[in-house]
Amino acid sequence: MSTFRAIVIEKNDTSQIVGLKDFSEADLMDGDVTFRVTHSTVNYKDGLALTGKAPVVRRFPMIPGIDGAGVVEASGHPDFRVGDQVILNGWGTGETHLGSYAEKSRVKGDWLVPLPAGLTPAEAMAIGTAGYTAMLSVLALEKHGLQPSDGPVIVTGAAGGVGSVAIALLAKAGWHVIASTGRAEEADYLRSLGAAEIIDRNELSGPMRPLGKERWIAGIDAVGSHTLANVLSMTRYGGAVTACGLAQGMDLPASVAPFILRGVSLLGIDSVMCPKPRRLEAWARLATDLDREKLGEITATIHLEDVITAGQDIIAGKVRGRLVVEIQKS
Ligand SMILES: CCC(=O)SCCNC(=O)CCNC(=O)[C@H](O)C(C)(C)COP(=O)(O)OP(=O)(O)OC[C@H]1O[C@@H](n2cnc3c(N)ncnc32)[C@H](O)[C@@H]1OP(=O)(O)O
Ligand SMILES: NC(=O)c1ccc[n+]([C@@H]2O[C@H](COP(=O)([O-])OP(=O)(O)OC[C@H]3O[C@@H](n4cnc5c(N)ncnc54)[C@H](O)[C@@H]3O)[C@@H](O)[C@H]2O)c1
Repeated sequence: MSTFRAIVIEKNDTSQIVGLKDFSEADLMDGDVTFRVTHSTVNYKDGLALTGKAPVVRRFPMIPGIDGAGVVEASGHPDFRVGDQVILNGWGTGETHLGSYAEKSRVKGDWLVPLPAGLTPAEAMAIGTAGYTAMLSVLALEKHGLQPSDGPVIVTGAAGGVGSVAIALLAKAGWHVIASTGRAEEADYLRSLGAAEIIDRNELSGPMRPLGKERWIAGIDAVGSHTLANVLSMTRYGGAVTACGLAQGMDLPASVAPFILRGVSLLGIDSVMCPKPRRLEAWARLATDLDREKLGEITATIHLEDVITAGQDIIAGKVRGRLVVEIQKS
């Protein structure tokens, strides 16, 4: 019987067990496209799944990995043919459907996006869900009508994956970017991405005042909890803040004051079930707007053997920028 290498999470009565093993092709789940996964990446959510820190995995055994890129091997879907290069983000892969830390994946063709022209599979995974979520966040601010001439934008969790890509995109578009980080040693890195100001995350991590001094017109928040509450309380009249993350916590100990006294908007961002037209828009913008040199600077490459440790590192806040997992040759 044919097998392929995969990271597999299994569960016993008390805990989960994660390992690299041979997985039977016969155990792949239903789908009309099978592709050779050449690259994946490690997002915060992958760290949650690999460590079991949050109940991300909803089926066992599970192959984690919410992002994959590769080459179609078999297709019953009208949009995809053998040899096409594709990318996959979310749709429950690594949660309810077998994910991409594997040499092979079978999914619904409707979930796949053609690799955008000008991007390599490795670059697409350097972007990954984190970068595509950063782009969804920028699009949400734009759709709200905000532009660089309106004032500064704050990015929290700045040295992480969402934060790093968001800074690069916003700076290129002409925004004055304020980066909030707990890693003072990454100041040069953040400036190289385009941050104009850097603030210590401690300024935002404690209990908030209902309204604070107005400091920015827009925000991209990957942190949640007190940090998001503080970002909202310091947002200028008519501004907007996107919320995509929970690195500090899933709670939101906030006040309604910014909403009812300053007309501030809180814009929720979901990458997992995001409809396909918006995904295509985000990927097209990433292919044109994201500086490849900066993308290279924020990216490190690892292999399938390193993924379990990388999952622990990202939850510990030790990963800077983005990690690409090189699984096999394109
Ligand atoms: C890339 C995207 C990201 O990085 S997001 C960050 C990673 N995600 C997480 O940390 C979420 C992990 N999940 C949790 O902590 C819990 O499921 C939370 C959301 C707190 C809810 O827990 P609890 O109150 O115990 O209820 P539950 O797990 O039974 O779920 C309640 C209903 O919600 C649903 N639900 C669960 N997870 C998801 C999800 N990821 N997307 C959409 N829906 C979800 C469950 O199916 C359940 O609904 P139903 O009752 O079955 O209709
Ligand atoms: N909504 C979505 O669809 C979606 C998509 C992608 C990511 N996310 C979420 O966005 C967040 C960032 O994801 P990522 O892949 O960029 O992760 P990451 O680990 O690369 O980045 C997280 C950043 O937050 C920082 N951080 C950790 N704890 C903190 C705290 N207590 N206070 C302030 N900062 C803290 C880390 O140092 C790191 O810089 C995660 O919570 C992830 O689940 C959500």
